[in-house]
Amino acid sequence: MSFCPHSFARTAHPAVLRAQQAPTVHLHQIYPGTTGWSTGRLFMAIPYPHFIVTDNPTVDTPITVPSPSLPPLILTQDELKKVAAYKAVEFVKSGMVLGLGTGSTAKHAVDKIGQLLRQGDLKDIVGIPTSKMTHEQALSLGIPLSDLDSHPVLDLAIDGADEVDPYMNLVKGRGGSLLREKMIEGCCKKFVVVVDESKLVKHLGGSGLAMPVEIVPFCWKFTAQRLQLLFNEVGCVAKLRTCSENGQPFVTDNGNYIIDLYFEKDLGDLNAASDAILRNPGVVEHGMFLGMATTVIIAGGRGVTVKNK
Ligand SMILES: O=C[C@H](O)[C@H](O)[C@H](O)COP(=O)(O)O
Repeated sequence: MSFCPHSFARTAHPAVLRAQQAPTVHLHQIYPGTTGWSTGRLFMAIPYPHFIVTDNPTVDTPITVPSPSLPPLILTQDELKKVAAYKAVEFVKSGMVLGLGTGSTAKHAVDKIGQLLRQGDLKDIVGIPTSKMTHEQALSLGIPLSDLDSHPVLDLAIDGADEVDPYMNLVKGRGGSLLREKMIEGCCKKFVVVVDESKLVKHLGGSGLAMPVEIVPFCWKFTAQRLQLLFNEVGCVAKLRTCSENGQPFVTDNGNYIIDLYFEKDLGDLNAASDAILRNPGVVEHGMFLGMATTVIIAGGRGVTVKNK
């Protein structure tokens, strides 16, 4: 992935902005609670203390009765990302082939895996990085690396997401890594997604931020117009992603461009939208990850929620 500060803004959720302005309470403080986001699927709320202090964590964490009288714990967005990422690392076992995600949330998981390897708490891990950036990070941490050619089936991948809908569908790729992520995470027995609660949306595109589509550079305007026209009825705007410092097109790890789609209305049938996008010959892949996540871990002000498919 070429590194440049993107001109597309990753605006923080208002709740997060409020949290960032408030005095920070750190993770070691004891505070039980739950999040309120559930669709009736299997989910469990985990208080922070269990998660932070445990030395030998298991995935089967007991459900704790919430304390509604207590106000929510105030954590920064990055602390919430770390909480979710560390919880996901509890799924990692020695001997696994792991998909290593990309972005500010996945980075915490990769750091933690590196730390556990160094300490000898994990052994014989093989990492498959989803971007050049994660490749560099994992190398610097001494995580043994491989690729899909040598390991076409992975045990587990851990990655962040830009949006998560109530059915565990995702938007990914605001960091530009959607193609390698989709290739690698599509080959995993388990795909654990780690987010802070600002990523939860009622429907994909609902954050008002970009839904990325990776395209070939050849006649990119033509492809962008085709994509915008395709979703005319839901008020779609298609924009070429550029680097903020020089206005040049953002170039992915694969030498492609990104068209960011913004929607005014609900996209409706996501599988139909996916098929329609992929029917354009200039399109390489899009950032909707439909039905791929097997677990979503959400860190919020009141605790961690683990949703399983
Ligand atoms: O291309 C980037 C990836 O899809 C990221 O996993 C996604 O953008 C979430 O990133 P972050 O954890 O930094 O919000």
